[in-house]
Amino acid sequence: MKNQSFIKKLTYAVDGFFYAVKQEHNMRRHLAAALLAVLLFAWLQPAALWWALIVLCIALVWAAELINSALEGLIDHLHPQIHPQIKHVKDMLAAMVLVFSVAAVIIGLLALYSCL
Ligand SMILES: Nc1ncnc2c1ncn2[C@@H]1O[C@H](COP(=O)(O)OP(=O)(O)OP(=O)(O)O)[C@@H](O)[C@H]1O
Repeated sequence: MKNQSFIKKLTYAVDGFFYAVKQEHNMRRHLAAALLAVLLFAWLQPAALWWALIVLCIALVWAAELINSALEGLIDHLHPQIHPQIKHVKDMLAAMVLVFSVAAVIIGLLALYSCL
């Protein structure tokens, strides 16, 4: 599986993204929220720096959700039983997504304020 072409590796990454969108309803929620934000800011036309921050926020929330989904999937595969430590690990993964989402909402509101 080593030394495969860049195109092949890109295909794996795109497959991973669409698998997460298909399997995870939270990923679809983040996708819908990002689409709404892009449409709103395309209409409001904030400065280029705000666009950079908005794109960064969208990428960070998606990346956090992908990490969360990948690790949850791995954990459930390796240890399907209920365990208090797994609860803590999954809760911390959920907290990671929450931290990025709250930051994204705050930056979105500031970008909105900058357009007024
Ligand atoms: N094996 C387990 N042992 C203990 N607690 C668990 C276990 N699996 C899940 N939990 C608890 O349930 C919560 C939700 O876990 P789940 O795997 O359903 O994640 P989710 O991403 O919220 O689910 P979904 O994406 O299906 O809505 C976790 O944050 C954790 O508190």
